[in-house]
Amino acid sequence: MTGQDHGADARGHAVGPVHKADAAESEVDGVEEALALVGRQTRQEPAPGPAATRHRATPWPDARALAARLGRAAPLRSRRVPLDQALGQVLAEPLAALCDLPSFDTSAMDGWAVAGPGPWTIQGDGSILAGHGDASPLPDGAAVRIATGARIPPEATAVIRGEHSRADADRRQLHAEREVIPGQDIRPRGQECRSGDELLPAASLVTPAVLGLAAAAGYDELLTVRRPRVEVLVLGDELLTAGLPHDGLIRDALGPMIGPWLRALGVEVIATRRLGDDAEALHEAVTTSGADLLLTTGGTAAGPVDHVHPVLRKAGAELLVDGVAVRPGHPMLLARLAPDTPRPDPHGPDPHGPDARLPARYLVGLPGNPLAAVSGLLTLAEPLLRALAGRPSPAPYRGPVRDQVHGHPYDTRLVPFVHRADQLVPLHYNGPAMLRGIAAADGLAVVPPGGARVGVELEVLDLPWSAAFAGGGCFT
Ligand SMILES: Nc1nc2c(c(=O)[nH]1)N[C@H]1C(S)=C(S)[C@@H](COP(=O)(O)OP(=O)(O)OC[C@H]3O[C@@H](n4cnc5c(N)ncnc54)[C@H](O)[C@@H]3O)O[C@H]1N2
Ligand code: MOO
Repeated sequence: MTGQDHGADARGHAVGPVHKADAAESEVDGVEEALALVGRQTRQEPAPGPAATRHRATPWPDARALAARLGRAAPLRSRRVPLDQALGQVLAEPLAALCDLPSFDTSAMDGWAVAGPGPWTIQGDGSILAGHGDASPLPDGAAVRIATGARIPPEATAVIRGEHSRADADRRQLHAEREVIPGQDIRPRGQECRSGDELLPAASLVTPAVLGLAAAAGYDELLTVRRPRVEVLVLGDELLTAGLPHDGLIRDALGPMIGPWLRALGVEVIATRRLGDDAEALHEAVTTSGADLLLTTGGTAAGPVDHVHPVLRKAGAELLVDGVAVRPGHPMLLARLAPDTPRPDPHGPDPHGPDARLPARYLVGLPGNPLAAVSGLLTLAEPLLRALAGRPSPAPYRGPVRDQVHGHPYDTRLVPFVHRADQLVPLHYNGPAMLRGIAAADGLAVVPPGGARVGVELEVLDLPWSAAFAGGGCFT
């Protein structure tokens, strides 16, 4: 890293140091507001019968909104990175031009620079080439050869393309074969921008084109939002990392999937660690990790080795979401870890001084069933991480469903689908333990409680590698 963290705000606010008190206050505001929203929902009378266990479940849209608000409430951290390391990151400040573009009056064509009306007396034998700084003034009635990209000599009034001109046999005089309009084929200084003009707003994704623009406008480094750091903890003694399932053991499908999925969201994955069903190892990770977000898989339910709830209790964590009214994935959870948890920085001492705050740390618990884990990833982790990364949310969109989709009586369903002829085609193999549907899918369709008839417009959640995904981030 070549530079310093700043209190920059990639959401378009003034860039300046983030003061502890302000940051803490805004975090509390955001969190409390978001929790109040959830509280109103959860105070509703629980439905009788089998639904009685749903009293804790947060409605699916509220869970997503809460995760996003928590992320937005955390102060953004930014740092200067060389251009060749900025791809896929988000600008922490507007990209303002450091110079005029073009920075001098430039020839747009290979031909002749001329001064005044023709015919013109040809000056010298040579050409003014691109990259040559010294151009002496062109006297009225004179012409000089010029290359595309070369500086226009002072006093020149137009450029004539080589193919639109004719020189005398003795090459002393130049004649135009078409009307010459003053200023033609000259790119005037500042045509694209003036120094200081805003070329892109804060929070823009750094694409290859942005890198090109930044370089053209004079940048060697960009102030970007630091990627949120995530540590993935895969729980379960039954998981194999190679070979075929045997003797009740199965392959770990989440370890290979979650890290790359997070990277596609613009996240820095510190590590994917397999902890088995070891409650002590989980407690150790929860209390000592330097990540911004811990992501666990499995162990969220109430089985004999489901350690996530007891470990969070022991660690003094605050459960903000404990179950979501969504299928699959309803045991997913979101916790704020105790504020006094030690937070060693895995990259060494924080070079940004005591006033630089790490974002508040959270834990998202994904259920172990693989499609349920995807559901948790999209419901809680993605909105939180997107906001922590300073990335704008993609504009929601809907599409008509081609086939009837059965719904859960009370809960939202997330169903893998593919786009076909402007319709959403729900995929089979969408059970909580299955990945066959999602592996072929373009996204997840949001099916409201009660289901959807043919033609109903359903909200769509894109996958980070699908073409329609508005957040970018697949560059790394
Ligand atoms: N009595 C109840 N039991 C369960 C409930 C419930 O409400 N009451 N909910 C069920 C639902 S729904 C889900 S989802 C799961 C959530 O379970 P956990 O988060 O505790 O996950 P595990 O028990 O550890 O695993 C569940 C299932 O997933 C397999 N698994 C776990 N990790 C992986 C992995 N990395 N790769 C592939 N497969 C994995 C694991 O072997 C289990 O088959 O709880 C239900 N139970
Ligand atoms: O919600 Mo569980 O996630 O159905 O498998």
